[in-house]
Amino acid sequence: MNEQNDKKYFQDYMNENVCFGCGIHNDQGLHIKSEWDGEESVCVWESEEKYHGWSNLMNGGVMATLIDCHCMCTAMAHAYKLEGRALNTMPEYRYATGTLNVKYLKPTSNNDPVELRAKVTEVKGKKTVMHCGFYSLGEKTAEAEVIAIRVYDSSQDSGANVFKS
Ligand SMILES: CCCCCCCCCCCCCCCC(=O)SCCNC(=O)CCNC(=O)[C@H](O)C(C)(C)COP(=O)(O)OP(=O)(O)OC[C@H]1O[C@@H](n2cnc3c(N)ncnc32)[C@H](O)[C@@H]1OP(=O)(O)O
Repeated sequence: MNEQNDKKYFQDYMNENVCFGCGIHNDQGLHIKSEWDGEESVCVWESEEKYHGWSNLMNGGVMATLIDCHCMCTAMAHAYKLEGRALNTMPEYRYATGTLNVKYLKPTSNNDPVELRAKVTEVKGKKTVMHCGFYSLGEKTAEAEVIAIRVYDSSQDSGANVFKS
């Protein structure tokens, strides 16, 4: 949680989340923070030297992880939004990646903040389809089509579910 101004991000409502990209309970994680900007969700993230691929360029797998986690958290937030309820309300929904298709357009600086902007393009049953743009220094350096599948719904919790924690 951001202690400076008490602002809360999607990830602050994902209790028990140890995910490498978006978990607030992973000491070694990337700790992305996502929020709404109108119909789009936005994530601004600053890299560290250890996440480079080529010297001074961001590693493509790290970029994919950022996109993946930003979009899974977006799918969750969007589902709550569709139901007209806040992120701290029940039931809890969680999403896993079904498909992540990243197109790398230009080299991405590892020394400057990046911005991810995702938009939901389709919701059908358990499936949420999103487009995500990845920007560095004002230029789009990657884009992705992402499909999230709802894998946990606390209102239908029957116990055995590998996605439960
Ligand atoms: C108490 C709570 C504590 C929680 C506290 C922690 C919170 C924690 C949050 C962590 C957030 C991590 C965010 C990081 C993101 C990952 O790292 S997730 C890890 C990587 N992904 C995986 O491991 C998923 C592995 N795959 C699977 O488990 C299953 O294949 C899936 C994806 C869940 C799909 O399950 P399924 O039963 O086959 O789905 P099914 O009902 O048949 O299909 C539903 C729809 O989805 C479509 N679909 C199925 N699979 C796919 C696919 N792969 N691609 C595209 N579409 C698909 C189907 O065609 C169908 O579409 P329609 O016919 O309705 O149009």
